[in-house]
Parts: sequence; structure tokens; C-alpha cells
Amino acid sequence: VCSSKYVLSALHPMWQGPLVAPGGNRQSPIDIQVRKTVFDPHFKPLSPEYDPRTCSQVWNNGYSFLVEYDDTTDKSTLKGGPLEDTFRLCQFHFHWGESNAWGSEHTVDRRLFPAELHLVHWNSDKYKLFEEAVMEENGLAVIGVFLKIGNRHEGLQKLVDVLPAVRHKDSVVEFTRFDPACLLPANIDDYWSYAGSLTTPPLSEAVTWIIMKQPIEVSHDQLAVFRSLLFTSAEEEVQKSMVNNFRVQQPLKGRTVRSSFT
Ligand SMILES: NS(=O)(=O)c1ccc(C(=O)O)c(S(=O)(=O)NCCc2ccccc2)c1
Ligand SMILES: [Zn+2]
Repeated sequence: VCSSKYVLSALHPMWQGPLVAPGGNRQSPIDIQVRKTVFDPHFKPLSPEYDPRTCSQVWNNGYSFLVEYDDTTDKSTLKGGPLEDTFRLCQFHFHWGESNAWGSEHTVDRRLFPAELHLVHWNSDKYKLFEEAVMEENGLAVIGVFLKIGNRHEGLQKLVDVLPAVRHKDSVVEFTRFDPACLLPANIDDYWSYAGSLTTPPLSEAVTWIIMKQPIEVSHDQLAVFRSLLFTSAEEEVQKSMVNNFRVQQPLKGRTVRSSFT
């Protein structure tokens, strides 16, 4: 399990974090200007190998909902692509808007998507724990997948069906045997990669981002269930809809975005 309450509970009021982390020169998210990306012929095929049995729970941390995986062994890993080491899956979550017009964190030539999926992995070759890896520049690898409105996503529906059980902040529900590979697009060979950061506090500059070119399709109704979640806990008088949980875009600061395709 890679995210702990103490960090995240302080998350909500400042979840956008400072506009630019003090001294940050590799902050995320960014706009991917396709014509400025550089093809890297050395990228290997990306090889996600996920074991659905490592899926453990869904919790609402007051910022998004996280689907958490048991990351005490190398059962669900990501290798290849731009990565030199083996990275262990610890959680996935989403960012979305109050309307279908926006919601993603990254953009492609300024194009916004209604939502974005992040699969968070940490470098288990070099570090023993997520909390260690998150402090290191090669510590994390996050796969980003854009969501667009279209056909209902059958694989996602199992997750959508349990979301009402985690409506409030700090609620948790058991969730097992979910294969996150079903949320990847058909084509995982075409992606962009750049050196960036967490988009939530502590905004650590530890992330190798791998952004898929091909979006996945989800239905309007499925995304509407995301918006039925709440930022607030059951005790709070005023309930706030969990929407627009994305960070503002950050300056590229001279970074190169590499592509796996021409
Ligand atoms: N958009 S993102 O991929 O950058 C991201 C968003 C949310 C979280 C999270 O934990 O909620 C995470 S996390 O799982 O990496 N946790 C980061 C906060 C944290 C740091 C150190 C120890 C525990 C939690 C990442
Ligand atoms: Zn994220």
C-alpha cells in the first residue's frame, strides 16, 4: 500500500499544491506539444505484468479514490519502455472534471480530456518501500491513460459499482481480483515519456511519466458516478462533490518529452 493517511488527509485544502513547487524544475502535469517530442529508438516494449490477486481495496482519501494493490512482493510489476528497473504497482486512481469538457492533468497540444487514469509504481530493484522510493529521482513510474466519452467500459464497471460504498472521505471497501491491465488501451506501444513529479503534495520530483497516446473509452454515466463521490467525510455538514481534482499545468523548464513512435 503506497499512500498513507497522514500525508493525504492534509491534502484536500492544498491539493493543487503551490502553483510551482519551490525550486521545482521537473513538475507535473504538463502540456505535451507533439511536434516538439523526440522519438527515442532505444525504448523497449512496455511490459506491465499485473496479478489481479494483489488487488486489495478501494479508498476515498478525500482527493481521489485509490484502488490499492499489495506491493509487498513483485507480483504486479511494470518493466521495459523507458525504464531500466522493475517497478511494483501500488495503486491506481483518476482525475476528472465537473463536466466532460475538462478533467485530465496532462494535455496533448492543449487538448483536454474528461479524465485521466494514473497507475503508480515504485522502483523495487533499488528501494525496499514506496516511502523510500518517493524521495528519489528514479523512484516512481506512473502510467497515464486519457479517458474519453464513448462506449461503456465493461472492465471499469466492476469498480464503478463499488464507488457508492466509498462516497465519503476516509471510507474503504474491500476490492479484489481486479486486473488493471483491462484499463490500458489496446495499443500500449505508442506513448510519451518525460521526467516529472507527483501532481499531489509532496510533489516529489521522482516520477518517470509514461503517457499513453491512445485513450480508453468510458460512458457518460460511468464518469457521472465518479462525480457522485465526495471530498468530505460523513461527519461534515457541508458535502462537497469530488470533481476538478486535477493540478494546474506546470512549466516544461527545458525538459524533452520523448516518444516511442514516429
Ligand atoms: N497524480 S499522482 O500520480 O502524482 C498521485 C496522486 C495521488 C497519490 C496519493 O497517494 O493519493 C499519489 S501516491 O500514491 O504516489 N502518494 C503520494 C503521497 C505520499 C507520499 C509519500 C508517502 C505517502 C503518500 C500519487
Ligand atoms: Zn494522479
